[in-house]
Formats: sequence, structure tokens, C-alpha cells
Amino acid sequence: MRCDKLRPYACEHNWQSDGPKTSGPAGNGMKMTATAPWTTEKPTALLVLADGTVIEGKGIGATGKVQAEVVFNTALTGYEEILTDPSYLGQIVTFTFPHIGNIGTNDEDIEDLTPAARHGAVGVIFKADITEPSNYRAAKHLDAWLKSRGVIGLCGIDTRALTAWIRENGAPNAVIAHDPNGVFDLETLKAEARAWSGLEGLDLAKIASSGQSSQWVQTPWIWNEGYAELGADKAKYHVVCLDYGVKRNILRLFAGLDCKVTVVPATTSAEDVLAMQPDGIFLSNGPGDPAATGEYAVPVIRKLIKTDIPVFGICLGHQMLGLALGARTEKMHQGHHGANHPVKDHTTGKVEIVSMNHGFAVDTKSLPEGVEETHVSLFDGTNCGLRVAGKQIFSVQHHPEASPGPQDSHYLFRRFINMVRGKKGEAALAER
Ligand SMILES: NC(=O)CC[C@H](N)C(=O)O
Repeated sequence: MRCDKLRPYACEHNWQSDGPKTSGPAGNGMKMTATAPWTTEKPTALLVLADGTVIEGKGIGATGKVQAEVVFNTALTGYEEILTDPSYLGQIVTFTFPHIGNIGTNDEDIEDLTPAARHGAVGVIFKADITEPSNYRAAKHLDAWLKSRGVIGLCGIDTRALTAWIRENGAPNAVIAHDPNGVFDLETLKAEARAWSGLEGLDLAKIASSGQSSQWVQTPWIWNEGYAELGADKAKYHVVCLDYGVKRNILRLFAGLDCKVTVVPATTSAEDVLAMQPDGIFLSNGPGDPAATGEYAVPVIRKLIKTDIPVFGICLGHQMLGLALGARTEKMHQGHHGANHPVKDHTTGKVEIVSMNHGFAVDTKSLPEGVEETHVSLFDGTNCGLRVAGKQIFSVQHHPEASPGPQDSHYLFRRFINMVRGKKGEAALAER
């Protein structure tokens, strides 16, 4: 099937990014199979969904093709942080905001620890073509940056239509392909999109973990950015971060709370973690299916939570903590990806607007006795947090570090440090 399926969701704008604008009623101008309007030549990029849907566009970024899951992100800002969030490994991000790339890119706004390893989204879809960057911090055009990171991109389509399609049908498996000459073997691409087994059952945390391969960094290693004056060595508390694809801003926020952070690979044993004598243990975010990490991460976490050391998990770390406690995780229909999601903290009754990026969730009904749901999504009621009764163990599904996104949930870092302080007999910091 071609893209007629997308027609019912056409917006009032023409779907082309650079072509002549049409002003007809909703639905007019939606012609996904037309020859690309920005040129007289044929399309230079294709998005081929597993059901055979073909979306033609203009190629940007790296050339080649890749199998991945297509998701949409509704954040208005922070494209560089989004695309370098290692949790997006194995995914193509469709930005619902139409103009992406206007401020270019720089070396400071990345979220992955090992840029050379290019952990992060493998593909991107934009509505408009990338314009020349206009920002004093811009060091590189987004197109060149995508190329350098090996991210394959497509622009010039109605991303609202694609987003609506995903909302209706769920995040699809797909192949994104970019060839400057517009030469594609459509049947092969369709077969590859169909053949990809998807993120369910796929363990990517081991790949995204910075220390997993000595090719990138020596491990364990000490984070050293974001300290007010003194370096990590002078920090008061010691947090060991199990790195399943951790974002930089998480580590920065720990640094800002006077923590030295030792980052260890995803497969580090519980004994090795405990030998580092941490005051607190952090379970990071990361890509892939949490249940697929059952062989290494979950058994380690199960041992760590038997101690009395405070434990805090974010996103993948939250899901794996849930598994270690005996709960189940499940694949979501379309997932949550954005910077404007309302979440309620049951422990305070307050609502926070948060950053989200997940396609799996902890099944609330499966939480065992003694494990309490602390946070819930006000969009769809899915679980967004848990804590263990009588222990200093908690985790959240959303991204309190944001980057990009609102900082409403920063208090969760203080909640964790207060557990550490409490154990040392120190007074608690104000949470908010
Ligand atoms: N941001 C994350 O840690 C994502 C966790 C997991 N890979 C998911 O998609 O649900």
C-alpha cells in the first residue's frame, strides 16, 4: 500500500516543506506519493513501514538505510539532546515541531557520553528542510552533524499525518533509506521493514552503556562536570551509576548535589558495585526492552536492593527495578516521547510537567505487595513511579533531569540525596 492511508489525517497545510502552499480545506494537498516538490527529481529518501506503507521525502543527514521503530516526539526545543539520548537507540524520531535545525548544533548540548559511538536515534523525520543555522552557539549545520553521527534523515512530509497514523496504529517497525541519487529497491526495503523483529525482546542497554566497550572509555570512570568549585574528588557523597545508556544531565545534577559519580558498565556485578562503597546507587535510563536485560541487569539489581543503600532509578532503570521487584513490563502502543507530559506525584498530590521518552511501561497491576505506585501519567494512567515500603528505594518512568524539558521534577534528585543524607544523620534539603 502507498500512502493513501495517511490521507484522512491531512492538515490544512500542503504536506511539502518547500513546495507551493495550497490553501484548500483539510485534506487538500495531501499527496504523499507525488514526485518531491522541492525538485524536479525523484525522492531521495523513503520511509517504508512494515505494513508496506511508503512515504517519500527528501534525504538529509547520513545516507544508507536502517531498520528501526518510528516514534514521534512533541518537544518544541532540544533536538540535539533528543537525538543524542541513548534511550533512542533503535528508533527513528519524527519531530512534530515543524522547523528543526534552525539553531544548528554544538558540542555542548549532547546527552550521550560517547559521541564517537553514536548512541542515540538512528533516524530522523522533519516536516521542513533544515535552514541555515542562526545562533551564536552554532558550530555545525544540523545536516552535517547528522551525517557525522550516521543518522539517516527524511524531510518534506506531513509529520502531523505520520504522527496521527502512529497514534492510530502504534509505533511501527520500518526502514528509513536515503540515497542522493534516489535509487531504491522498494521490494527489498519492504521485506526488510517486515522482517525486523522490533524492539520487543531486544537488549540494547549493553550496547549503549558507555563503559561496555573499552574502545570508547576506560571503566569504571568518574564523572567530572557540573561541580560548583571543587572537583568530583572533593564531593561529599558517592553515587555509583549503573550505566545502561545514561544521559549527561543526570550526572550533572548529581554533581550539583555534591555527589561524586562513578559510572560503571551495565554488566557490572553487585559485588563490584558494593565494593565501591556507594552512599547511593543509581539505575540509569537506556534503550531497548527492559525485560531483555533479565540475564545481567535484573539479577544484579535484585542483589543491590537487599542492602540498605538508597537506590534511585530513571526510565529503563525504573523498569528494571520493577522487574527485580517482581513486577512485569509491557510494550506500549505508541509510547510517550515529549517534554509536556503531566504526571501526578501521589506522595505529595502535586502535578508536574515532565519530559518523557519510553515505549515500555511497568504494569501497575503487577506491582507486588510492599511496592507502591508513587507517580502516574495523567495522559493515560500508566505507571510513572514506584517505591518500596520501608526501604530507601524508588524510581520514576519519566525523565526528571529533562534536557530538554521542564525542570518540575528536579526535586526527585533531592529526594534521593535526602535518603543518603538521612542515613548519615544529616538534615534533609527542601525538596522543592
Ligand atoms: N528513556 C528510557 O530509559 C527508555 C526505556 C525503554 N527503552 C523504553 O523505551 O521504555
